[in-house]
Amino acid sequence: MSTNTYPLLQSINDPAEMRRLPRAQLKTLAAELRGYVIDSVSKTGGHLSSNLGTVELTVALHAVFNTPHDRIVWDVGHQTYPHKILTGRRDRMSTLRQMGGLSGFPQRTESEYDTFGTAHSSTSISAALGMAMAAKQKGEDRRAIAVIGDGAMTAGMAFEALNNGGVTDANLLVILNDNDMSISPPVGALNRYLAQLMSGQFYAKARDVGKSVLKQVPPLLELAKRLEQQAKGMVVPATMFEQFGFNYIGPIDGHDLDSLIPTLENIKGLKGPQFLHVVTKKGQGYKMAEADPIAYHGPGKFDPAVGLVKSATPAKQTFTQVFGTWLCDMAAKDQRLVGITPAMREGSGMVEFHKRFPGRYYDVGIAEQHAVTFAGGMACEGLKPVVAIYSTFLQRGYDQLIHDVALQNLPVVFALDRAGLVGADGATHAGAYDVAFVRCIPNMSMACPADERETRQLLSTAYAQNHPVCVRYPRGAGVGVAPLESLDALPFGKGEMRRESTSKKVAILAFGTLLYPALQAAEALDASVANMRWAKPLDEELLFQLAAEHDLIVTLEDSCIMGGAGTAVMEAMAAHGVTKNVLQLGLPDQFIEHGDPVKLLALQGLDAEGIEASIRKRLAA
Ligand SMILES: Cc1ncc(C[n+]2csc(CCOP(=O)(O)OP(=O)(O)O)c2C)c(N)n1
Ligand SMILES: CC(=O)[C@@H](O)[C@H](O)COP(=O)(O)O
Ligand SMILES: [Mg+2]
Repeated sequence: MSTNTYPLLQSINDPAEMRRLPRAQLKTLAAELRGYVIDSVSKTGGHLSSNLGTVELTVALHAVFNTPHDRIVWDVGHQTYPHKILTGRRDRMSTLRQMGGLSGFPQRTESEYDTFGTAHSSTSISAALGMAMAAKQKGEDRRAIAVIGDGAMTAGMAFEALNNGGVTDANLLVILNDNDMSISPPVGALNRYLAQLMSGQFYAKARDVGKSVLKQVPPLLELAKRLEQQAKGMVVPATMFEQFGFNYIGPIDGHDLDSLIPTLENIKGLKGPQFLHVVTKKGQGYKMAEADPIAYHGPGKFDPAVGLVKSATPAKQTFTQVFGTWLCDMAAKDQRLVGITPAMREGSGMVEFHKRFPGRYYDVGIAEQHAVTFAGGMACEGLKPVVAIYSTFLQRGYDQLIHDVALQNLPVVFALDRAGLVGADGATHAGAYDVAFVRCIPNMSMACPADERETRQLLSTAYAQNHPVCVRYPRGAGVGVAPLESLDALPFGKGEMRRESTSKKVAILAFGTLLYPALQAAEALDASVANMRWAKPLDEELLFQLAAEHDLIVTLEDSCIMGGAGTAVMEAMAAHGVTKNVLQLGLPDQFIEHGDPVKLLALQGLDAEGIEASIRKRLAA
């Protein structure tokens, strides 16, 4: 990008250089930084609205604190592009979220300024508290700063950390970046409470009892007064955060460097747990993102002058859309259906369901554990909950899945979106482990549809069961097999033959969408192909028939090999004393970084060519 457009920004290669700038220049720097973020994201795609909201906060934090000695821990990390740009990664922004390029999230291996790896939300306070306490233990003088959004703040983990941190002497600063948005509008009592704090009602109440004049004073004076009042033990109605043991400061304007910098400088000198409430706007400084922060939460590439435009050619239906349509159709048929999302309405395809069935739609906030148990409670009362959840985020609710749903054999459907490799979000978001972690739980079943039509059919099959069932499907579109209108179920736990070989050498057992590359490979190999559909229960009849007829059994899945569907096949064969040459294909025992998902799969040998090559290699061995 031209040096003319960003002359000041181009001169900053690390925060120390920025700290040497006259303070008056920081506003210019922030303006250039915002422009650079828009330019970069428009060329690569990525998280935009949240990053536009953290420009000034990022400048202020790196200006005031001695980073990387002082630790900034970003929550989720989807708002760290300004931080990346200021910490030596400006020129690599063009590689963002692409294979071999910068991650869209903080990564410890990427920079010493990325103090903690994230992408799943609500971990920042715990991690920063750990760092602050470690500094105490080691006798080091450093600050730890957690920057957490109002959405991420709703998760139990954030409160566990506040609960713990508030009774320590940790030099911990929690910054609540309150933009009154999660990905979609925020939900819940905390949101209402924060709105109350921002509306000044809290302060008005304080004035009413004649104890405070806080609302009228500017932030610094306000801070001084509050500290004085606290020191004198005067009775000021405490915010919830004060009751947790934090010194609450704010709310202040998170886009006003004249407020942010002096406030942070003041706080820097304070000991013990501090809580700064900063108010920002999602999409700040780019009108289209301000107007529609949801659309610009994670856009693809766009022309900044025009904004996002709908493609002229109709896009292929995604698995998410198939789910969304099924959910509405099934809800229309069955009054008992309720839909639950932990803060992922758009990503999980529930916008239409929310519109059409508002009384049966539950966004519980970023609270996956609660979402699972909440569904369990509803199922106890005869409702039919469908929890729409990304595979990776169900990891958060694992004990709840076992203890609150499976153990009680409650009929909850888990629609696991983003199964397999997700692409640009990388390893943190990969739905690689679901087959392994679900199939080992008694009472649980796991369906792996191969295409769009089967996704709808297997959702209906799952819904018809009287026990918990997961249906996993990937991000994006499939091969284009249009779903049928029917809501009929398929036979539970049964697969189907898709190709019969004449040579009977190789049988490929495909679990999920890799069925299609398997069919391609099978043409070249003359292999039989079974679409297994279910990782649990396994269609053992089909398995044993194929094992009896073929020399080599190949299992294929886009989930981890260890403990996955292929392992289920091995276990079933071992249990029945069937010995056979088995080749397990799937995701290896390693984290797979961001990149184009098609290329990533190919790199793992999970495209048609790779599958064929692996099988030929085994046959030759
Ligand atoms: C455990 C977990 N659940 C869900 C998500 C998906 N997610 C990413 S950002 C986000 C919204 C976060 O809102 P907030 O913390 O207020 O940040 P903002 O986007 O407003 O900047 C959600 C739900 C996630 N990353 N981690
Ligand atoms: C940061 C985060 O967790 C989400 O914003 C996520 O990146 C969304 O992913 P999808 O684009 O697959 O919905
Ligand atoms: Mg927010």
